Amino acid sequence: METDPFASKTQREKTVSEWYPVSYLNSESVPTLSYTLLILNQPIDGKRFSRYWEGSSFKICADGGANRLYDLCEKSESHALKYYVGFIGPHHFVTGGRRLAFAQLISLQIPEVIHGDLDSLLPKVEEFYRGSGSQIIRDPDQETTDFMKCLKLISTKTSEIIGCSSHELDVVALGGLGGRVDHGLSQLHHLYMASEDTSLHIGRIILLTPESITFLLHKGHNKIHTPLGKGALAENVGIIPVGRPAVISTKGLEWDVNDWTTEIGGRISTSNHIKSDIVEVETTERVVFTIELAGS
Ligand SMILES: Nc1ncnc2c1ncn2[C@@H]1O[C@H](COP(=O)(O)OP(=O)(O)OP(=O)(O)O)[C@@H](O)[C@H]1O
Ligand SMILES: Cc1ncc(C[n+]2csc(CCO)c2C)c(N)n1
Repeated sequence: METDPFASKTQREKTVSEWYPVSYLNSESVPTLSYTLLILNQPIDGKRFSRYWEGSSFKICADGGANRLYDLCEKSESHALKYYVGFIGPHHFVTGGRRLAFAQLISLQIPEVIHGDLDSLLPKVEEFYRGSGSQIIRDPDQETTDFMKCLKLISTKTSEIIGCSSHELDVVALGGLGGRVDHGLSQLHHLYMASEDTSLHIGRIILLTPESITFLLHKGHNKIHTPLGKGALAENVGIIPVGRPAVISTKGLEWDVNDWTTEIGGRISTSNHIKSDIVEVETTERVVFTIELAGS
């Protein structure tokens, strides 16, 4: 008789972490999770961007991420920016011949904050967003990345963003794990750091590129809701023990494993396939979980 790897765990280990990746990707998805959108200095997926923007409660650009947002808005045909003819006073503009208050320009996609060492933020972009009401906060420290600086800032603003301090907002990092390898590995490092840092008041961190959605599974039992039929996710997944070796058991994948030691330099599961609307992963250590996005 086959043993059920999920059946014989202690009560503590049985606490289930539920994950709803589609809820960050698809506005019709339930539950709808509110999050902070952190825009990194990486190409923006224009196709899905408005969903990410509208789904978020707070928007922050990491330094040159603001240049990417500005470029996207400038390029967007439907964007009100093309009617923008001038800044005529604090938080007021003339667009399409009308004088509008800032609040009326919400569709201009103005981030609440731009933060970092600001060595990448272009002067014209800084001027535009400053005039549009964004808070621009420079921290010249050269020991931490702008990604980490932004996580810390989000943490300090949690109660301001959601109106209470007992709750934590997830962070969706747009461009996370795209581009330069040192930046990508640094982001994974910060995922591990942040998940153990009790002084950091943020929820889960989700790294998003046009190709993949990636997050750090908790120790214990994880249920990842993976409805391929919703059209947001594709079948490929990877489970990567970046921090340290782990022993994992899975359900719902084409190549399920049972009490399987996984380790960088040993065995890891990549190019595995989702075969169920819920994938379960039992793990002795935190592991990176990454899912391919549909249409990537
Ligand atoms: N080429 C890249 N590849 C991947 N991620 C990037 C790249 N450039 C920037 N990022 C991400 O966007 C954030 C903001 O980028 P920024 O414009 O400040 O570039 P940077 O000066 O290289 O970053 P940092 O100051 O953090 O070293 C970075 O902290 C990083 O997470
Ligand atoms: C051992 C060591 N390696 C690299 C850096 C440089 N550094 C780390 S994070 C960062 C980005 C700042 O925005 C820079 C330049 C350092 N300080 N110490």
